[in-house]
Amino acid sequence: MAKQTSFFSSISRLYPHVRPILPRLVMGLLSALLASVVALTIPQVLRVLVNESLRPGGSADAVWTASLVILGLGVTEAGLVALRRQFVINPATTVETRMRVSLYDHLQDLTVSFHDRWGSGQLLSRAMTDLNFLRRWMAFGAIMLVVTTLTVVIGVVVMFTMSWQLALIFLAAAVPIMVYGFRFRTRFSKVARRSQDQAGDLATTVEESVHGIRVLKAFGRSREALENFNGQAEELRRTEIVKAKHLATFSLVVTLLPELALGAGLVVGVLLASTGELSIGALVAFFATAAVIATPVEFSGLLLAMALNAKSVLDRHFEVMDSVNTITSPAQPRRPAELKGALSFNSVTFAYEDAPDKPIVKGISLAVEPGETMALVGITGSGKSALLQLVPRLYDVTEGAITIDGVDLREFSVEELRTVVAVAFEDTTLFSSSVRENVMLGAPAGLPAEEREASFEQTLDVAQAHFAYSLPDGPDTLIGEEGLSLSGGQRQRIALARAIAARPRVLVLDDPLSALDVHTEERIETRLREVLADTTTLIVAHRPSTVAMADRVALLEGGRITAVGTHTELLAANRHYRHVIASLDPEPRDLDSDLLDSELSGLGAEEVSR
Ligand SMILES: Nc1ncnc2c1ncn2[C@@H]1O[C@H](COP(=O)(O)OP(=O)(O)OP(=O)(O)O)[C@@H](O)[C@H]1O
Repeated sequence: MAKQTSFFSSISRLYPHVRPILPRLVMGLLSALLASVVALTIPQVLRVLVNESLRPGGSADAVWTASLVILGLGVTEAGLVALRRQFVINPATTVETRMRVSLYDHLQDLTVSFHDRWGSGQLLSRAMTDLNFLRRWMAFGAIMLVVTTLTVVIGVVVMFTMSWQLALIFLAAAVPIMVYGFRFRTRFSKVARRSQDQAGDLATTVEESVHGIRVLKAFGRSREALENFNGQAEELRRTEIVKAKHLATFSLVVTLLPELALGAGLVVGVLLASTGELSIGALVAFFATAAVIATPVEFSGLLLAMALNAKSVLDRHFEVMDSVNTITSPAQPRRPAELKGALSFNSVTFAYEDAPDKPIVKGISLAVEPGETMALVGITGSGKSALLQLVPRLYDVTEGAITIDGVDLREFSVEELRTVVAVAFEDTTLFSSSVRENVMLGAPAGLPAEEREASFEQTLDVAQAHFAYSLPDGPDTLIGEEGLSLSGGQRQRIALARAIAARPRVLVLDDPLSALDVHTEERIETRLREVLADTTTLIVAHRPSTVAMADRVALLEGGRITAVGTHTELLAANRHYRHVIASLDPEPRDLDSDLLDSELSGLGAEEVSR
């Protein structure tokens, strides 16, 4: 998954995001740089102060002046550090938010195939922890890395002007630091990336177990889930320790070598001072300068580690941002002269990206007339859902074409296609908002309020979702994360209502009534026929009652359509069809809908909401 890129090519990709705030970042950098220059000036004043106080007959005024200048410089340095923070914090937060929004936007845009491949925790950690770290790096790490490097360079030059012999000793200590720094960079980059990926996997596990908490509890698997989580958390802990060890060793090297140089320098410095080659003031100033640059050198390990972390954060970010959405609108979208809803599959073959050699749908040709209800029947795994998902272009066909009123789906603008086609799946997803907002999610925009309300009421009626009025706040009741407080049958009816409210020309229903009892299903189908008389409907059916209500039925076997006809015709003529129908579920799978509807009216608000 991870592509190798150089440090600078990764970091340079931040530039378009940083460009708008560049002036403030530069101001922040200048403030920090100025603070360092001020810090480096202090030893020079110190030199005057020492030399003047040691000089026989030296003036007390000069000593006082030098002391006051040192105090003033100290205050200025503190002020400049505060100014740096002032300049960078706000813009860095802006960049973080913008990058987060563009990531979210891109995730919405990316194909279902992409989301099939990526764990939700990996995306979550990229959107949250990674970008949070990047902000801290922009506001502090990056600036301080530049300032530190410049401070050290300027400091070494100043040291050379004072005593080239002593400066050489310090420069000699820099060579092993640089060599070790190079090795540190390679090792730390790898482990930093590993820890970020492991944190993403851990987030996926948390997300999955919170999502599947009922299953885990019901099957008594909480302990196994905990052990699995513990294993992953332990793995991350080990990686973090490896990371910390690398950093600790590097920090030791960058602290120890300058200290050794300092000791050696002190001996040589005292010798030089005793021979009169170096004044005492210059000696003091030299070591004060060495002390000023010692702090940035000690921090260089941490700053380098932050930079390497930032690099892998950016690599991870752009892995997602570089993934292209292959399901896009053409440059010149087409639409049918008149939208009737004739749906036609022409030699359609489809294979998932991760199994390109194993087509799930094979050479299917099928024409569904405008307003017709076509049921898809087949044993489990025969490709019914796969076929349906091609209609709203959740996936694109691998070969052949699907048309609506003669226009290839790929010629429509994607936005328009998804107003023409609406879907409801067996596995419903509801959002954390009110029933009303969930239902009206796909409704045509710009409807006048009254018409919108009428459409909402009619939709609830068609989907037999009257229970919404009995909820504590009626249809404005918040239905919680993924509507968990609703029963399976209720959730399905909300999802069906959402598809109907979109007023589509083509309605694609992937067994959305499976959790309902036969009577409710029958009522829904009757109402659907009345209200959506002109709507072409393609429905996966798992019950004879659903099949019987369709105008025609297409039989799928191993990804191919082997027969098309009315239910009666196929029953009479096709053995496999009889076999499939006999194996379909004749009984309601879940009687909760009727029971709950009647119970709800008599229940209090608390019982309903949980
Ligand atoms: N993302 C995927 N990558 C590869 N294969 C997949 C993917 N999703 C589904 N499949 C496979 O595609 C095949 C057809 O699945 P599909 O859900 O279309 O069958 P179905 O007829 O709707 O079954 P059911 O009646 O049980 O819902 C199955 O073998 C399934 O394992």
